Amino acid sequence: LGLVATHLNIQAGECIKVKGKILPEAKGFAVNVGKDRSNLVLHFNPRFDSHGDVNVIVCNSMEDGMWGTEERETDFPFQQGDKTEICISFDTAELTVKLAGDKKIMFPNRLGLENIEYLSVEGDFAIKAIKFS
Ligand SMILES: C=CCO[C@@H]1O[C@H](CO)[C@@H](O[C@@H]2O[C@H](CO)[C@H](O)[C@H](OCc3cn(Cc4cccc(/C=C/CN=C(N)N)c4)nn3)[C@H]2O)[C@H](O)[C@H]1NC(C)=O
Repeated sequence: LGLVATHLNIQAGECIKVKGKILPEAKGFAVNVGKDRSNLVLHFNPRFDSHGDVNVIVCNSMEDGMWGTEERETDFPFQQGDKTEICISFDTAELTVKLAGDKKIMFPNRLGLENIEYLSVEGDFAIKAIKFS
């Protein structure tokens, strides 16, 4: 699987920063935040070449184990082999994902979560640091 952190208590307005290196032959990676593994307020999934997607960021939510409706972003600020930093913050309405090059992706807080307890990082990504601020 990958890193899993539970029993967090991240409040609205706080940031989750994930720093690391994308593997050279990466097919994709994912950063998931939410209540637990079956209730994700955001599944953030950059795809270099997977599920038929090339250089697309797929975002989705999951409620009681059921995926929601995907949102796709083709402005793709990731390179295989590069270091990168992803900062996720949220309020009860939406999440903001800050990426390299001052890029920002917004995603609705479909679960209306008031705090984030769960974080997981999966796939072709070598974590260097996780910071909650
Ligand atoms: C067109 C046909 C029907 O429509 C497709 O239907 C698929 C199934 O629902 C969706 O796909 C699903 O989309 C979901 C979001 O919505 C999740 O991402 C899910 O993955 C869950 C998942 C996470 N994880 C861990 C993980 C995450 C990232 C990388 C790796 C490993 C990399 C290995 N590295 C190698 N090999 N080098 C592992 N595993 N599974 C994915 O299967 C497609 O998007 C969707 N495509 C479109 C265009 O609509």
